Amino acid sequence: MKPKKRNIAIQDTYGERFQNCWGCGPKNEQGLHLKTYPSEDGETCITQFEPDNQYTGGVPNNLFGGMIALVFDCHGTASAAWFAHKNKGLALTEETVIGRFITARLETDYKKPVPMDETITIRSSIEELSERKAIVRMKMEASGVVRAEARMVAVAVKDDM
Ligand SMILES: CCCCCCCCCCCCCCCC(=O)SCCNC(=O)CCNC(=O)[C@H](O)C(C)(C)COP(=O)(O)OP(=O)(O)OC[C@H]1O[C@@H](n2cnc3c(N)ncnc32)[C@H](O)[C@@H]1OP(=O)(O)O
Repeated sequence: MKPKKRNIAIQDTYGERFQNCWGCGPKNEQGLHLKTYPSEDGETCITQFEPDNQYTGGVPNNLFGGMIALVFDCHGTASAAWFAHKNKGLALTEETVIGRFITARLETDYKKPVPMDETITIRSSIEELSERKAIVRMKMEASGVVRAEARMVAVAVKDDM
């Protein structure tokens, strides 16, 4: 996977012990290093990547469904962390240490095959936010066509977990 880089990524602001995720942890040398970036108004988050050929689902040029869910998993939890951070009136800076969210539930609708020879874009928005729980909606697009959608229930990790 080749993640597209922008400014400050949410994953780069996770506390030290939360940076080892295989999908998006900056400290996991073998990992995919997916990155989630808030939009300028902070209302949505975006991640973009180009899949490597090894992640095919078997049909030539189609991305494996598990990888699609994986991208939603990493982008959704990072988005939840951002929306909770923003809801406290806080900004994102190089010094930010952002609270970590974990996936409690992930529903994925596979609508059309996801191609592997172009940039894939996933945008997220917040449906519901309370003190510990965030419900995040996501859409995965390629060539301007929605390929998959997801709804995630993410829960804030407590200090004693
Ligand atoms: C790795 C694991 C070890 C954790 C140690 C910490 C280390 C952190 C490492 C971070 C790494 C992150 C990695 C990135 C993303 C992954 O890949 S995460 C890996 C996959 N996810 C997991 O392994 C999570 C396993 N599940 C759990 O640990 C617990 O069930 C959870 C999710 C923490 C929730 O348990 P809890 O803290 O007791 O929460 P609880 O008070 O029951 O519920 C809070 C709210 O969430 C709702 N909720 C809870 N579960 C569900 C559900 N399944 N469906 C719908 N709603 C739900 C509740 O209804 C409640 O809602 P409200 O009443 O507030 O409206």
